[in-house]
Amino acid sequence: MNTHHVLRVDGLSYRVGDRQLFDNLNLTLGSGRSVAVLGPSGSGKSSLLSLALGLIKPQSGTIEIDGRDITALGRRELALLRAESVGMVFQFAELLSELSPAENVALAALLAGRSGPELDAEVARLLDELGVPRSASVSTLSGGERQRAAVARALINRPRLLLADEPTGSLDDKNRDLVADMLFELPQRHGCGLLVVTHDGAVAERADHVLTVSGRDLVPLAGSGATR
Ligand SMILES: Nc1ncnc2c1ncn2[C@@H]1O[C@H](COP(=O)(O)OP(=O)(O)OP(=O)(O)O)[C@@H](O)[C@H]1O
Repeated sequence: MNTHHVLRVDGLSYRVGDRQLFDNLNLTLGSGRSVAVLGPSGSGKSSLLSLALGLIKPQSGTIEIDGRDITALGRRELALLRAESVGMVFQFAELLSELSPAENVALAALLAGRSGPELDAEVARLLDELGVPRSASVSTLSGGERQRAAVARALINRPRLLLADEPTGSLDDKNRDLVADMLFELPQRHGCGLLVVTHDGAVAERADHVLTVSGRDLVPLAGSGATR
């Protein structure tokens, strides 16, 4: 099947200080598909996400999001592409505690220039779908509910690409499983591509493809049957 690539990394080399983190790395991710990148602390997983967000620039190679090479974009174009096409979930939900879950989600849409009753309805639908109380104070939410609210915030602008950095890292095993199950259903349900970086093999194994950071490259996890 010739799926459209929402993320395509070609010949990426990235060096920080005197450390070469990646050398000629290649990665593709289609819409409706998921990839997990598994690696120990310090292997470069967060750097890979920062590269995909355009927050840092590689020394060479290209990073295409929805067909556009972000290494060639200026700051404003990049910010626009990020707002329109990329959703991000962090390890610690990073919600604004003064706002309700609904307000946290709506804020992401407001920043992308959207507003009005249709937005309110979409926020409510998304929070209901993900099982998050809409108007409770964020400070009263459980860890799992917070992460689900953070996922709703990442999805509200209907991103082509969803990135997640240790999205279950702050949860106990039960909530880890609930949030991971929900996360890996999203590519099919919402038609986006999902890239998760994690050190947790039990989370990574839910992905269509599991890659590990090996040396300066990504390789399919031995025994996972995954291919690039
Ligand atoms: N700006 C920087 N300056 C110097 N070293 C850096 C910088 N950014 C990252 N590094 C180094 O690059 C390596 C990879 O860091 P990165 O945060 O990407 O790893 P990680 O796999 O996400 O680790 P963790 O799971 O602990 O978050 C680490 O050794 C880190 O110290």
